[in-house]
Amino acid sequence: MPRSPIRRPPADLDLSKVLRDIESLPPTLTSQSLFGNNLPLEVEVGSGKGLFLANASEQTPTHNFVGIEIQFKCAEHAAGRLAKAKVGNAIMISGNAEPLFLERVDPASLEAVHVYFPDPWWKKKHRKRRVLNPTSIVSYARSIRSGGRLHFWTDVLDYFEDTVEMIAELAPELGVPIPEVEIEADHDLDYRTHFERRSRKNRIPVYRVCYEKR
Ligand SMILES: C[S@@+](CC[C@H](N)C(=O)[O-])C[C@H]1O[C@@H](n2cnc3c(N)ncnc32)[C@H](O)[C@@H]1O
Repeated sequence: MPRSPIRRPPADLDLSKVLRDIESLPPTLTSQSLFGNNLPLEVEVGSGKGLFLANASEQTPTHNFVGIEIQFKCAEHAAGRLAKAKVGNAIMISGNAEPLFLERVDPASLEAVHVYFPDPWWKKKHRKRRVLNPTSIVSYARSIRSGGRLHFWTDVLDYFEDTVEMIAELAPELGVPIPEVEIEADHDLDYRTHFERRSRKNRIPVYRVCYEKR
């Protein structure tokens, strides 16, 4: 299915507080180092156009949110959404999530990790490029505090099944997969992410799961 083009935010919109590049990051990513407070920290990997981050940061002002997005154009677009919403508890990082988790996220420091509709990489030889792969699963599980959550949604059944199997094998501390239910949309942007909206509008099934770390 074709992807809609990514629009650049207006040139006069100030993104300086909501868009960070890797070079400008502190050595360890925490609420204190990024937001100057100690609120629980939730991280989304692969934020795309940033709908989840904008909605979640507005709905849960008692938590901080960080989106990590490897494509600069998407990170900039998502940051534009945050700047327009004037939320103070969410930022976008433009960069690759995998080394950031390995090098800059302390064990048991996160309230939640969110992965929504990661690129499928259909061919077997390309599977290692998936955002949820054996290395990242271990490092995301390690980063979540006891009682914290990993959310994973996709419309690719094969990705869903492979990942659930890998988590059971590599990160048993995440416990059993808890299904998440579909919620009826109240308006045109009342979806978890843009890709969830796209799948549901095209009547493509979505597979949703949450884990709570023991
Ligand atoms: C299919 S899109 C889904 C976007 C969004 N989560 C949604 O559901 O609308 C997957 C996104 O993950 C991003 N991505 C892929 N690998 C990444 C990585 N290693 N670190 C951060 N972002 C990544 C891609 O650039 C893309 O924007």
